[in-house]
Amino acid sequence: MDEYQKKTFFPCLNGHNAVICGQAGTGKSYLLTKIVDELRGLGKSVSLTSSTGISATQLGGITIHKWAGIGNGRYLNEEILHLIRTDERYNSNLRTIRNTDVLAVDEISMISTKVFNQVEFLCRKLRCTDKVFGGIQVVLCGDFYQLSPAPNFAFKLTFLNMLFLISLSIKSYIGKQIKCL
Ligand SMILES: Nc1ncnc2c1ncn2[C@@H]1O[C@H](COP(=O)(O)OP(=O)(O)OP(=O)(O)O)[C@@H](O)[C@H]1O
Repeated sequence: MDEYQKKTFFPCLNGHNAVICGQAGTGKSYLLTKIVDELRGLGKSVSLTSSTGISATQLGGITIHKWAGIGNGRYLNEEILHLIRTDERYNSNLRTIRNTDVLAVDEISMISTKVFNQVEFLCRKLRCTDKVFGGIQVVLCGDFYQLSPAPNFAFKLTFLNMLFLISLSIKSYIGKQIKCL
């Protein structure tokens, strides 16, 4: 790992939430998988997800939609919460959300605010706590300056202010710390 990657690698091992930013090819996904591998080696239950199927497959993970059980996102928050709590088809989602220590999400800039909010809401409610993401450590990764990110993309969320996040600004992003962090 280079010095920029190490700046986020070690805090993540110590339980910090993080946003890994950087342009294409700067090693964000590489770093994310290193963090995931290391945390798993430490005995943590780590979920590796991405916003798209292709990216998730490349990483050896699943989509964030599948992980949370939100499918194509057609349900309202309370509807999907009720389903996951009561419908046995969602048992594995319920178990996973309750047992996850760390949630890693790649290509975060392509996730809509609605989806991101819904995942956060479900984690909080299903883990029965007021903590953001239900207290799950989150490591987010993406290129927030790329062209045409999803509308209202997740990074604009005001509640990110409530998270204690560190940001890795890989290479060309050095000095461009994201304000809400
Ligand atoms: N520290 C490293 N040591 C060896 N190879 C690395 C390292 N960091 C990145 N790479 C390699 O550089 C290439 C680009 O890295 P990666 O795919 O992680 O970039 P990225 O920022 O996620 O790109 P994109 O935004 O396009 O998804 C990959 O082949 C990866 O294996």
